Formats: sequence, C-alpha cells, structure tokens
Amino acid sequence: MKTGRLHQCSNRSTVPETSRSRCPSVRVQASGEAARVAVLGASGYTGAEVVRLTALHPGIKVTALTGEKQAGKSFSDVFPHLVTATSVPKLVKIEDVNYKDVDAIFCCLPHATTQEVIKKLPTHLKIVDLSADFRLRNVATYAEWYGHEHVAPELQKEAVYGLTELFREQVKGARLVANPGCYPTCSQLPLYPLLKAGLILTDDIIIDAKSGVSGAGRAAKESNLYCEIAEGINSYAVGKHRHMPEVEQGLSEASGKDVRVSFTPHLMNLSRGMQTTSYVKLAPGVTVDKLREHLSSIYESEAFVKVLPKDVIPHTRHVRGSNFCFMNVFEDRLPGRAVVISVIDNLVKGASGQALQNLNLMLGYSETTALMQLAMFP
Ligand SMILES: NC(=O)C1=CN([C@@H]2O[C@H](COP(=O)(O)OP(=O)(O)OC[C@H]3O[C@@H](n4cnc5c(N)ncnc54)[C@H](OP(=O)(O)O)[C@@H]3O)[C@@H](O)[C@H]2O)C=CC1
Ligand SMILES: CC(=O)N[C@@H](CCC(=O)OP(=O)(O)O)C(=O)O
Repeated sequence: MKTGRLHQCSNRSTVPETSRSRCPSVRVQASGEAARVAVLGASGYTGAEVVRLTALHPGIKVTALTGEKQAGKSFSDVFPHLVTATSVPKLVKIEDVNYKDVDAIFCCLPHATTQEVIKKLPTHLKIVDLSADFRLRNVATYAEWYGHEHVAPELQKEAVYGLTELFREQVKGARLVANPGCYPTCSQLPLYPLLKAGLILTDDIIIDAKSGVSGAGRAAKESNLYCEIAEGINSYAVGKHRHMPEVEQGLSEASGKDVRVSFTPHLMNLSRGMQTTSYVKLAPGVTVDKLREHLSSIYESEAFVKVLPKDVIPHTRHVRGSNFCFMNVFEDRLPGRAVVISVIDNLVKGASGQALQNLNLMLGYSETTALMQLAMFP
C-alpha cells in the first residue's frame, strides 16, 4: 500500500462484497496499484493543472486525457511546459475513453456540457467535477442562473459540495463531488465559519472579488486578448454573476437564515491569483480580534488554510502555484464593521488543487498528498 493511504470507501459497510469490489479505493487497496484516473477536458487550464499536480502523486496514474478541438494531439504539443510528464497518454475524445480501465475522473469541462457527459458515465467511477453543474442543490435556482433546465437533476441531489475544509466528512463518502467555484472558495472559507458562529450579521455582506485571467479558461475570447486585459482592471457581470447563488447557498446554510450578498468580480492583469475583500457587520459586542481568533481556532489544524497574524495583509503572490488560502480580518473605519481578506490561486485551491484534495479523500489517501508545494515567489 502506498504512503498515507487510509481506506475510507463510503460503501464499505452498506453494500455486498460484489459491489464493494467495484469501489476504486477497495480495488486499489487490494492490489496495491495506483488509482487509474482520467482527466476530461485535459487540454484546458484546470486540466493541465491536474496533470501537473498529480505528476508527483504516488497513488494516482493518469491513464486517459481528453480534449475536443485538441483531441489526437500529444499532451506536450498542447502544453509544452509539461513535456517532462512523459507517462501521460495522448488526448482523445471523451467517447473514446475505455471507462472499464478507469477508477476516477477529474471533469474539467465547461458547465452544461459537463452534465450531458457525467450523466452517461458508468456508476463505478468516482468523479470530481470542477464545473458549476452540480454545485447548486435547488434545480429552480440552477435554471434561473444558468438559463436552462438541468439534464441530470438526480445527480444534482447526489453531489456533495467539495469545499473540503468545511465538508470533509461528506466528501470522504461521496461518489460525485461538485468542486466549488474559485470565487465561492475564496469568499466562503472565511465567511462561512464567522456566520455559523453568529459573529457577523447576515445582512449587508459586500464581496469585492478579483481574479487573474486564467479564471476564464483557455478558450480564445476577445475579452481576454492582451490589449483588453493589460494596463487596467475592469468589473464584469455586475449584479448578476452566477457565483452569487452558490455563495448564498453556503452562507445561508451556515447561518440558518436566508443570506443575500452583493458580489462584484473584477478581472486583473495577472495570469493566476484571486482575492476576495468582504465588508461585513459585526454582531453586537463582537470585536475584529474575536473574528480573527475564531478563524484561527477553526483552521488551526488545517494544512491549507492560514489565518495571518494581526495586521499582516494577504497577497495573491504569496499563494501563487500553491493550494493555500491565506486570510485575515481588519478594522474598518466605519464603526461596527470589519474587512475580511482572503487570497488563493484560482487554478489550485480555486480549482484543480482542491479537486485533488477531494479525490485524495474519496480514494482514501491522505488529503495533502501531492499538494504541499509552497508558493512560487517572486
Ligand atoms: N479556470 C479556473 O480558474 C476555474 C475553472 N473552473 C471550471 O472548470 C471547468 C474547466 O475550466 P478551464 O480549464 O478553465 O476551461 P478551459 O476552457 O481552459 O478548458 C475546457 C476544456 O473542455 C474541453 N471542451 C470544451 N468544450 C467541449 C465539448 N463540447 N466537449 C468536450 N470537451 C470540451 C476543451 O477541449 P479543447 O480545448 O480541446 O476544445 C478543454 O479541454 C469549467 O467548468 C470552469 O468553469 C472552476 C474553477 C476555477
Ligand atoms: C475571470 C473569470 O472569467 N472567471 C470565471 C470564474 C471561473 C469559475 O470558477 O467558474 P465556474 O463557476 O464556471 O466554475 C467567471 O467569472 O466566469
């Protein structure tokens, strides 16, 4: 058995032996082999990041990679920086993957396409989906924000929301994990525990968010051309970004009340990196130091979430390339208010890193396997 492996298959005690033998972590443990993993949408940014991170994973072997336009090419033709990942296969179409030889999937496809693909996949597969398709539990909310009816509502009900630090136990037992969006990861990691403890008020939460351009994916779009991005910043989707209902779903659950947030994203002149600056109201009698102390105690034993010392400002450049989220809480000049700042790398903790964190748990590996690399700086 490989280092750090714990057997945690959710089905262990509830299904007959014949079904248990189909559970990847049982198969993998029994044989001592690495889990065979396919990356759907491997020719995109998050897919490439999955391949980069899993390259050093002792218990995962990437056995299938898919692309759409890029299908047929070798992986290093599409991503020359990964030319040394010599064991990975060439890109094929989704329908050409032999799923009998796959234990688990990272699904890095655009939303809407994802649900069409996942609903047809064999049920023995453990799946971490990086798209938005299975994050919202309410089908009507999904239809309202994504503009169409969901084609796999039964899977929407089954999916576990993979904000790992907050839902670790559910993730361990899941077959399908909906990996959170990058903005919802960055904003909910500090706000969820504060609301759950009643330390901040549920009204008047304002989230100002900023993302690097890789957040928009690799597909060519006019709005992502160099001249459109360089030497400036811009807001987008003002008042209507689809991460609002995702954040509201989590924060409402945390507080037990219907929470509405004001959320405005901005596109920054960086390739990767994300910051959310949240303006919140303190509950009566609560101080800013109390918010920091609470977050520190909640995340004290977490490998990937770091609450910085008083007055230390989180920088996106201090988490670049890593699976860390750095956060801190500051006094606002306006009485009774606080400023909560958190930063992540949108492609790592905001996408592929958290996806691997989740798959590690689903397969029974130590959660941190292949994820402890420190930030790249400068
Ligand atoms: N980028 C980020 O920071 C984050 C992204 N996400 C989500 O993760 C998912 C992947 O994002 P990202 O990697 O950035 O996206 P990219 O646009 O970079 O990559 C998309 C991938 O999907 C493939 N693809 C596109 N259309 C189809 C189709 N119709 N059938 C089959 N394959 C298709 C592309 O193949 P090809 O290029 O060969 O055509 C490519 O491999 C998205 O749902 C995104 O919203 C979530 C959190 C953060
Ligand atoms: C900079 C940029 O464009 N970012 C993307 C968010 C990426 C992400 O997490 O999107 P999903 O919910 O689709 O997974 C956006 O705002 O649409």
